Amino acid sequence: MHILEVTNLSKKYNDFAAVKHVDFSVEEGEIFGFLGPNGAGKTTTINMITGLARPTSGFITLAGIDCVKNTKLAQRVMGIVPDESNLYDDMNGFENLCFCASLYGMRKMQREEKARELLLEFGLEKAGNRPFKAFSKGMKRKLTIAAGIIHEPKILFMDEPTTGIDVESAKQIRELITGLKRCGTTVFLTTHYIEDAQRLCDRIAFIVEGQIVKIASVNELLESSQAEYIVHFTFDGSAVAVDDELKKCFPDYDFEEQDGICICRAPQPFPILPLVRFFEEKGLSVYEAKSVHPSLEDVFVKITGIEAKKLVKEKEGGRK
Ligand SMILES: Nc1ncnc2c1ncn2[C@@H]1O[C@H](COP(=O)(O)OP(=O)(O)OP(=O)(O)O)[C@@H](O)[C@H]1O
Repeated sequence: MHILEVTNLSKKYNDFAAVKHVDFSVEEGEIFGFLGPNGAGKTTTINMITGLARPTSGFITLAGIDCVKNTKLAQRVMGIVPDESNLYDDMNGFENLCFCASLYGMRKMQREEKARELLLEFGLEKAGNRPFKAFSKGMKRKLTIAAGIIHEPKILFMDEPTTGIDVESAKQIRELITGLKRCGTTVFLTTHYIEDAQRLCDRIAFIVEGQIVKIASVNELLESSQAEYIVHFTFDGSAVAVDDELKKCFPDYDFEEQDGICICRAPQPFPILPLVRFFEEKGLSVYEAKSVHPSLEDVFVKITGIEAKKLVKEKEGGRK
């Protein structure tokens, strides 16, 4: 059953179309990923669904509620974890959670009990008395997630939940997200980490320049990539291997150069020796020719035409 339906959604900032006629739906209980490079329109889309930005046109229905006409009502069934935390620096962890719960009309006893429960569940019980500003980035992100689910929403929207934090905190947050799914919460997350999308999501929408270019389950995406054969050629020393001559000699293959590695793709298994000979005749000494299993990253590159490393960007912060 669909919990969220987005139809023909667009957003313009003056003449600039940030989101263009986007259609998708999210199934109840799934983790749905929105994957795209910088400026693709991920945050703008999430902001329109959560009522933080008004669509220029289109429809959004969440749990049967029209999000544009009944924003306040829709906000009661959703939780929001923005990329920049919206919690208060001078309140401690416990106070921040209780304050968020009060915004949803939860009674004092109920909100205090839930706040204590979440601090424990998120491993923040010792930090509960410290002001938010004294939290590490990872702890801040965890408390922001706890605040987003304190009212037990049907669906949780998370904008870049693992960006800018250390590896261990990112791992804990991935575990928290899968835990939410186990408890029946639907999760909608934006990310530019292909590995996170692969590990966490049931389905993924790829968004590029405001348009969705593909929506499929992770399994479908990976299956489609199995019909491709990839070999990475590494050379002794730096070398420019991909040129017009190479493409002319091997017209049935696709070539790409990445960090000095020549990547060759073909729809069938192919012999490596003719390529090695070709490179050596050009004076390039092949150090290694490695057959590579296609990954979600390869699928992304193929569908979008965007180099996967373009997704990883200045927002990185602590994560390496
Ligand atoms: N308030 C605004 N006014 C004008 N342009 C905007 C505004 N907000 C976003 N944009 C533009 O809309 C486009 C989409 O931005 P958005 O923040 O939705 O992208 P994103 O996919 O979330 O990118 P990132 O991963 O960098 O957060 C960008 O070109 C951005 O510059």
